[in-house]
Amino acid sequence: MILYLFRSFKMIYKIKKSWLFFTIFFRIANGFIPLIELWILQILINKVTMYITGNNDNLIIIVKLIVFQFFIIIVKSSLSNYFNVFDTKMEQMLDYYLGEIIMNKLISVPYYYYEIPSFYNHQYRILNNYGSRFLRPVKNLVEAVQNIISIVSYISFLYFIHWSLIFLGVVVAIPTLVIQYKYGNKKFAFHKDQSGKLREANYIIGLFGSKQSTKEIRLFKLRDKLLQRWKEIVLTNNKKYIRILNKQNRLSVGIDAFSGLLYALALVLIVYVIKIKKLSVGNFVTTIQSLKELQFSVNRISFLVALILESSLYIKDFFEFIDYEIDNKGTINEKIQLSLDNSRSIFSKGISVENLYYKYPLSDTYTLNNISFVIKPKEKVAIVGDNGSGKSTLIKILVGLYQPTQGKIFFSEKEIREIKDDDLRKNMTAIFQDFVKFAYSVKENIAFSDLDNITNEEKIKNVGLISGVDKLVEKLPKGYDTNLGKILPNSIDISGGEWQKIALSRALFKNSNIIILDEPTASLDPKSELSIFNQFMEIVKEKTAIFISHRMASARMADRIIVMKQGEIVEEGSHEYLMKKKGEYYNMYESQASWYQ
Ligand SMILES: Nc1ncnc2c1ncn2[C@@H]1O[C@H](COP(=O)(O)OP(=O)(O)OP(=O)(O)O)[C@@H](O)[C@H]1O
Repeated sequence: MILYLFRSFKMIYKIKKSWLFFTIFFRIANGFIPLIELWILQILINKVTMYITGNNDNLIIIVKLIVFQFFIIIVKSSLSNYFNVFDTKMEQMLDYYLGEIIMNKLISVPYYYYEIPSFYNHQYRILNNYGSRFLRPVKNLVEAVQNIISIVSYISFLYFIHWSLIFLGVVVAIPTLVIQYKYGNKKFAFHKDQSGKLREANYIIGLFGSKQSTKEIRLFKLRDKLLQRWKEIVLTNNKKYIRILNKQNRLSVGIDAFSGLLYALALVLIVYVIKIKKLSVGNFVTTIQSLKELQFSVNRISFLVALILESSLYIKDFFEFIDYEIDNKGTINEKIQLSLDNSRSIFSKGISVENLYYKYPLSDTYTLNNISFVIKPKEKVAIVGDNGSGKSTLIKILVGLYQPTQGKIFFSEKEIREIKDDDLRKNMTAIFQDFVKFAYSVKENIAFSDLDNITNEEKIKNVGLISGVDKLVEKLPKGYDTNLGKILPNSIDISGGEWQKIALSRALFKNSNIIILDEPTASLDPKSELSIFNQFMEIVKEKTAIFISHRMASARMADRIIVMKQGEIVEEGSHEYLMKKKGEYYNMYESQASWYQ
């Protein structure tokens, strides 16, 4: 835990050295102020007593002391306000810096992490106020040092009055430390335990707030059901947390009573000592004040130590997230990265899949079983099959998102595990059925597949012409620059089929050797589908194309059709061959034939 704390300090130092220096220097300097105040108070009381009893009539010194006290109030207030802004600035910087680290991490963990609910819980936990959580231990530590300085001064002052006062002032810290530490741990465990539930509550809020889901919630009258679920989670969570707080607070009241008892004992002792030693009223007041301050500071330190230990649990959680493995195939190492032409050569001899098996994490059964096939360069291959037969999973493995559980995939002679993701994707493009609808312009939605060409308007328009996006763009107020979706102001929402044409354009925009389309035309009307497919076949003449389709009229255009069933390849061959075979493909084709007659 201490190691993680040290790592967080190093990180803060790296981001802004000056904050660390200033915060240590000024907060420690700030620690001397109560002592100076106490010292002035003592002189003031003695001077005032002398003035009242007629032993001294010098009012100037009293006024000077009052002015000095006023000056200290101003210094204290300025320092605390300055620290507020300074700390907020630092928190903002940390949020920014750590936010970037988290986003980089999210994009570089192996893709299969997104199959694991505990990964989402972890994300949810660390995304909450990480900046302030990072600064807290540093601030707490400095404040603890600041308190130690005050404690040393109070102890040396009280020692001259009576040594036992020190004991009475210090002993109160032990129960505070034990209880705060215990409850710090309990709160963290609660926080960790509840992150899954709270994520569900947030998910429900998201369902209510999203245009897409709210329509079904309204239509199916799901409001009460989902609201009830949300209420249960939130209320149970609140109740459990308050139960922990109540227990902690009851114990805190016990600690306060204990320190009150010690204080009363000390008062008796002070009165006795003052009488024996014949000390002044000023001494009496400052002794009581010192004792109070000592108790407070000692208590505060144990509270701060417990807080530091508690914060370190959150910081450890953060670093455990940051330490997740990264997809090492995706590591960018400029020196050995292949050039575009060299990476093209990976695809020059086609793709060969050998005895491929795949099992999803947390799943007991294999989704893909003993899959083997070869795709020659420039070949057009359609993959067809029932829902859930494993088509999309196979595609995700081919583009390197999932690693095969067993078996091998070769691009030319290179096994997929030896190829960097960057090289693999440089010359391969894929659009999935759940493609992203970016809330940006049409232009960006198309050119996001090849950012180097994002300003190439001509290329964007050419692609738009093929996919039919040009017709949509004519209707849009700012043409290709119109923002789509509902996030940005002045955006326009478009139909499912129009979105699909845009996604298809994105795939076509990238100049890649291999193009993979997972149900690219599912939302298109049959006329658009056939026309787009005809043009698509023309454009990809010089490329290798793999596409999944439930429409047999599209599939038949491929050179070869792979038929999948329950994670296995059951048939393979040209349309003519499979029709003659009168097997699975024949049945699927025949059942759809009437659509096209
Ligand atoms: N993330 C996942 N975790 C566990 N199992 C999954 C996951 N995704 C898919 N599966 C399972 O793997 C099987 C194959 O799914 P896949 O999406 O590859 O099928 P598909 O052939 O593309 O189906 P469709 O035609 O409906 O798109 C399904 O039975 C599904 O339940």
